[in-house]
Amino acid sequence: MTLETIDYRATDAAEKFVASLRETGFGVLTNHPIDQKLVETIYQEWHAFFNTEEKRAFLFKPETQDGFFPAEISETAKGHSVKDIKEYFHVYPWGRIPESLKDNILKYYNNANSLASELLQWVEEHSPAEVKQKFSIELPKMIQDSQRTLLRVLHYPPMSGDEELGAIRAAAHEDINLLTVLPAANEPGLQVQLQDGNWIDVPSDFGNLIINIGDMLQEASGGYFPSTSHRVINPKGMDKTKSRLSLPLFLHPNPEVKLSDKYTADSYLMERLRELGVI
Ligand SMILES: O=C(O)CCC(=O)C(=O)O
Ligand SMILES: [Fe+2]
Repeated sequence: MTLETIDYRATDAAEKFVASLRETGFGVLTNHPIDQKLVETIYQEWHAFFNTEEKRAFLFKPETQDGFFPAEISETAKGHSVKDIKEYFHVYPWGRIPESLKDNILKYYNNANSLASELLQWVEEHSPAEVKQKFSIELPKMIQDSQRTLLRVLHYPPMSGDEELGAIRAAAHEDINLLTVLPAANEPGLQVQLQDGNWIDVPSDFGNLIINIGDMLQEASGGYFPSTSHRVINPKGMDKTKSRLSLPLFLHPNPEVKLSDKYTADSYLMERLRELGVI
């Protein structure tokens, strides 16, 4: 089985997209309105930034979670013991951002958020009535003007050969948020796990836009939309010498939004962050 790439401008795009999300937790769009040149420029300028020591001046603050997360303290996925091979920077419009990188990254943040609202509308419209009635408010409203939506600029450095045994770029995990919107990275490696347990490559032709379901949408839909495991595998051969950049936007509802009888967005996030040991 492979993941189908869906033409954003096709008349049946919304229907196909939501069917793909339901079946695999992922949807891949081509011909979408995100400016590919802007994404390329962001990859280039942030790659340069990660290669300077200036990044250390932006070390993240545990209370606010904005800023630079070095490889030494990088995430360990839930249920794993070895750290991922990556460093990253958390961009929030209210957070610290290097002055010279601000314009492009905030332009991208806004554009990707607009598209995300439209995609949530697609999900809303193509959810069966019994699922739709579980949503406390319409899905696009959940993220409207949210200060919690997070843009993560990820840098997976070239492989040095002395990585910890068993470490990979991103160990298998599920995202916590509602939906994740991710332009294809500059290098392959992203894989999703199917229901039968097999891993398949997510089509990552440069220019594709990849969307996946997070745990909050799974919770809000009573499990109708599955939050599926994904990972980023290590490169082989000549590709080992290359950096990989990627740019996931994690859509987080406003904190007071009711996800289910059990959780608000805030109580859900806090429970997960406590489990991960980051708060
Ligand atoms: O780098 C990628 O392609 C995916 C990253 C990811 O899954 C994450 O940061 O949650
Ligand atoms: Fe992820």
